[in-house]
Amino acid sequence: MTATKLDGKATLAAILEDLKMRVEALTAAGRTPGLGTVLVGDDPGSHSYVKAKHNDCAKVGIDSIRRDLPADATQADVERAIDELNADPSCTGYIVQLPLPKGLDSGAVLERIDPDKDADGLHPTNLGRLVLQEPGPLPCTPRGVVELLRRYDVPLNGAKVTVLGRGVTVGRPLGLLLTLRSVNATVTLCHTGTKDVAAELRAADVVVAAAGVPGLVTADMIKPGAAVLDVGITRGENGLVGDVAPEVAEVASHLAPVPGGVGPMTRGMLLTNVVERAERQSNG
Ligand SMILES: Nc1nc(=O)c2c([nH]1)NC[C@@H]1CN(c3ccc(C(=O)N[C@@H](CCC(=O)O)C(=O)O)cc3)C=[N+]21
Repeated sequence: MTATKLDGKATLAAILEDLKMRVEALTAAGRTPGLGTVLVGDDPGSHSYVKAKHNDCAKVGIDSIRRDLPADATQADVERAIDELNADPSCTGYIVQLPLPKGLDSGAVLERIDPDKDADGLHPTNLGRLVLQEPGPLPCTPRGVVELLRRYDVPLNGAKVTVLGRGVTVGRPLGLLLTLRSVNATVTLCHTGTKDVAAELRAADVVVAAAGVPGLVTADMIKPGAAVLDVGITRGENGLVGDVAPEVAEVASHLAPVPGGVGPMTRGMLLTNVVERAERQSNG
């Protein structure tokens, strides 16, 4: 492997160390942050993510508020949990773990979250703020991608970035984030309608793969020396598999692998959002 590993696990540990001090200061002021999670159903993947998030909270001193609902919960049940978290002063910020079981309207659920408690940055108001370049909580995975590149000094100003996938949690908001004046990348967003994905990837200085198709990105599609971040997660028989084939490490300058790359950064940015919410709420 020639590529430098973009080590999200080690970076998460550093982020948690930093957050611990900020949480201590908030706690000293009587304002311990609290992260809420709403988890519906019994998908094992969702359970393990939510568990990891609460473990991270324990490490930095953030209070955990869990609302676990059964798989047959109704829209009204989920909305009641949202209303309770909106009203709960101990809950600084919270997330509704996605995807929700079939039959539930996730758009209506996300819209019901108090935008000031939106730890995921996925409320329409906060996505609108991102479009308008106004301050607000940023979506965790896109923020994690940009933060990981920043910490490894991979330049984004003027860089050509090709993003594979236009999903609401990764591709679409990542395109918006990368094109903020403060980041200043030039973005190509590829999707199922893209004519020649390989050509778009080959032109890129930075590739972010968030398609959810195992092994989709191969070494011949990568410009030698480009940075590659794998955000695809598919649960296979032998554990997690990303969108990026392993041999990409031979041509890329930097590689964020699955696991150990962007996934842990997503958790780091979630907790960062919660601490920032608490700091803002303290400052009135
Ligand atoms: N409202 C909402 N917000 C989310 O942020 C959200 C969500 N719903 N639904 C599902 C996706 C997925 N996601 C991940 C978080 C951490 C890892 C992570 O930490 N992965 C580790 C290990 C994972 C493992 O071993 O299972 C790694 O890549 O090294 C992965 C994926 C957040 N998501």
